[in-house]
Amino acid sequence: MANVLLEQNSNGVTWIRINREEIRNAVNFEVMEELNDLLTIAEKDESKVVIISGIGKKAFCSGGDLSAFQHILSEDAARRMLMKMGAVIERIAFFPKITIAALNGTAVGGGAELASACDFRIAAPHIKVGFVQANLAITTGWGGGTLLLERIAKLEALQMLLSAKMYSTEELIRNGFIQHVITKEPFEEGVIDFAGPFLNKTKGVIQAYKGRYIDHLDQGRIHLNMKNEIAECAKLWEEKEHHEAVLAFLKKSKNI
Ligand SMILES: CC[C@@H](C(=O)O)C(=O)SCCNC(=O)CCNC(=O)[C@H](O)C(C)(C)COP(=O)(O)OP(=O)(O)OC[C@H]1O[C@@H](n2cnc3c(N)ncnc32)[C@H](O)[C@@H]1OP(=O)(O)O
Repeated sequence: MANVLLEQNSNGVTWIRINREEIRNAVNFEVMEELNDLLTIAEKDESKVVIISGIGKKAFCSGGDLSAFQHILSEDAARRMLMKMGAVIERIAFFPKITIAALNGTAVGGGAELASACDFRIAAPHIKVGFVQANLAITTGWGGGTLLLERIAKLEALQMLLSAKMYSTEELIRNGFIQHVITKEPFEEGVIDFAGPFLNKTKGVIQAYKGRYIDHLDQGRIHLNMKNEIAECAKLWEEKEHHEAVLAFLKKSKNI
């Protein structure tokens, strides 16, 4: 079974959905590779808007797969893993089409970073978002902290990162992280309603405005900051405090 699903609709929308509901859409190496392959397809297809989401209602994405990555112990190995997903996140941040993170469920850790990579974030009312990495004695490791600092006011971003707390949709609307809350059922229809005003424009107009938006971002500086962020996280990854925190999570959730 595919870890990431692709759905190309005739209305100009391509959906990319992480398909690991039982493990809250956590990202392992296979997810990273499939995401990258599907982005290549979406980049070339007829779509105007690419929507990134998760399967189910519980999670958009719970970040790195802690069961799989608990065996990564050294700084070097951590950096290799973090850079692999960092490249996917950076690709989304500078994607030539409109990208929307449709938060069907909670986004935690790297899941919040994935959401930060998209142009827009829209959410179901029940979801929460938490950059919880600091509670695991690491920092954002996929470069998403840099992107968060681009998306919302810098001090709001710093507060989200340092507090590592879970934010409600009310708080996320207030600090600008999400642009819209979807109350319509099914959720997917509400997402398409949000994308509607983009979809009725020509591809040329969308490409041009997205191009100007990317011009406005300082791509060189963002690339460098993401690289530094990944390197810092890799250093912290090696520390015993991080491994203890991961083991505590796995022990609690799996009763081991
Ligand atoms: C590695 C990169 C780094 C970064 O750069 O940011 C990271 O992403 S670090 C990872 C950060 N993520 C977390 O710490 C998420 C931990 N998960 C949770 O807090 C919660 O699971 C949830 C996402 C809030 C959902 O809560 P709930 O709906 O109550 O589900 P459960 O907690 O019962 O989980 C169900 C099931 O899924 C397993 N699970 C959840 N998240 C992960 C994960 N990230 N990695 C591995 N496994 C995960 C959890 O262990 C449960 O398994 P079972 O007990 O076997 O059913």
